Parts: sequence; structure tokens; C-alpha cells
Amino acid sequence: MFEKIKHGLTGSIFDNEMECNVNLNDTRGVDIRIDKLNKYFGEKHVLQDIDLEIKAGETFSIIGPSGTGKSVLLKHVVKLETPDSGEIYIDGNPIFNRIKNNSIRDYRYSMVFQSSALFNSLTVGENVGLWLREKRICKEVRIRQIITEKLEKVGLQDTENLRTSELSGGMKKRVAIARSLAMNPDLILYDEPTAELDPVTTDELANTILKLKETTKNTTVIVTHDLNFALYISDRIAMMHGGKIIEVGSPAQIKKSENPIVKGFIYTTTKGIRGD
Ligand SMILES: Nc1ncnc2c1ncn2[C@@H]1O[C@H](COP(=O)(O)OP(=O)(O)OP(=O)(O)O)[C@@H](O)[C@H]1O
Repeated sequence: MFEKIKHGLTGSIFDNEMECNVNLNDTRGVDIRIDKLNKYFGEKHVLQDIDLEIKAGETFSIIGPSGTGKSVLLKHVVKLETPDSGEIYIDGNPIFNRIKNNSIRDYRYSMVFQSSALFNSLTVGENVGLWLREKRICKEVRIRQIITEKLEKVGLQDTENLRTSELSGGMKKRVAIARSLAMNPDLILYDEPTAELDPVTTDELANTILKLKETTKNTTVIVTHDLNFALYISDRIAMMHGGKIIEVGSPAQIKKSENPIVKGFIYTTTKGIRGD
């Protein structure tokens, strides 16, 4: 019945003027189980037997130095990449070898890209309402309400008519988050959300994400090399190194890890030196 579409969704019938053809209030967290995932690019073994469980409703960060496979792993979760072997289960259902079963409750997901991926030719409001309009999810009057609500949620009220080219990097990031929230996703993924942001804007973004979690039940997965950001906002953290998961734990457990690579990453990050 429900078919998942990349960054979008479909549903059935409009009920009335204010309703949407999908129940956007029906948000939940999904659990994710990554099972022995392997990915090669040519000779390069980028993901090596990745096993990972992310619980429904968690804010989960994947940290690690540049080039260790974090973004590639995230892309598998939204099927932008296909594994050479292994599987990812969302709420127990395989996403690559999907079983045709109409009783499976589908889920909505959205991804906030490192670049924010906004359309500069559109206004802030048009960017936020893009998917809802394109997929004809709701009547126009409801879409306008959703745009206002979501911009308020990220602290950007009264910016609807601005051009995205007029915004700072931090504001663009928050517009990208508002756009992701428009469909009330069950799963939201962030790829390097703090890239190119200064420390103050990074702090603001962290607080925006934390505040959003107070009112939404969704599962949040974040890929970042920003250790402090991950420690501040995450329920749990996994550290990747050389295509493998080498440590998983709460921020407190990660800080106390005896794993020499984790210790090295914490040491170099704290000193502001890029780890490898
Ligand atoms: N489409 C692709 N084709 C070939 N190689 C790729 C592709 N995508 C990623 N890679 C390679 O896979 C490795 C892991 O890349 P990935 O982007 O996941 O790293 P990362 O840990 O997210 O680091 P960064 O934050 O620098 O992007 C890198 O060596 C990268 O060059």
C-alpha cells in the first residue's frame, strides 16, 4: 500500500481541506539493525563486516576520521548505495531484499546533506514545502501551515520569503532541517551537519537538534568527525576506523574508552588536530 520514495512519501485520499493524504502526525522512531555489511569500491574494502544496532528514538552518532566510510554507511541506510553483502533491517524488515508484504508498516525518512542541498532560486518557504508540493502530500493551505510550523521549530520564523542565497551557512543548515521535518520523518539522518560552521553556529545547531528531540519521537542518525558535537547531542556513539566499527557506547563510555584508536581520536580532536 505505502511505497517508500527517496526523500518522499505517498499515501491515499484527501479527507478534507486541512488534512494530508498521509497521517503526518503518525510519527514514530524506527530501529535499525545493520548486519555484516560489506562494500567495495574497486579494490578498496570501504565497509568491513559492519554490525550495528540503533534503537528506536535514539540520537546516534557515527564518528571517526576522514575517509573511514561513515558517509558511505549512512548512504546505505537510505539506499543511496547497495552493499556487496550484508543487510540492513528497519523495524526487523530487510531494506535490500525486501519482502513484498502489504502488512509491513512503511516509514518516512529524510536526510540533511552536508551541503544543505537547498535550491538557491527558491525562497526559504518554497524549499521547506518542496517535497510536500511535489508529491502532492497536502492541500496548499495545510502546506503553508506546515512551512510556518517547521521554520519556527528551527528558530527561523518570518524568514519564509527570503532567498536562500541571502542566508548564512548556519541558517541554510536550519532551513535544510526544517525541510526534512516537513514530512515528520520517522528517521532523520545528518551527514556532517557541522561542516563549515563556526563554533558558535555549531553550538546553536546542536541545541536546535536537542530541542527538536524533545517534541519528536524519530530516530536520529548523525555522521560527523566533530567529537564534541557528538558527545553533546548523542544518546550513543559508534566510532569507525578503517571501514570497521571499533567502539560503541554512551558519550561517557566513549570518553573513558581504553581502545587506543578511540583514545587517539579524542586526544587529537581535543587538541584540534585532524585524526587519521
Ligand atoms: N562513490 C564512490 N566511489 C569510489 N570511492 C568512494 C565513493 N564514495 C566514497 N568512496 C571512498 O570510500 C571511502 C570512505 O568515504 P566516506 O565518504 O564514507 O568517508 P567519511 O568517513 O565519511 O569521511 P569524510 O567525512 O571525509 O567524507 C573514501 O576512501 C572514499 O574516497
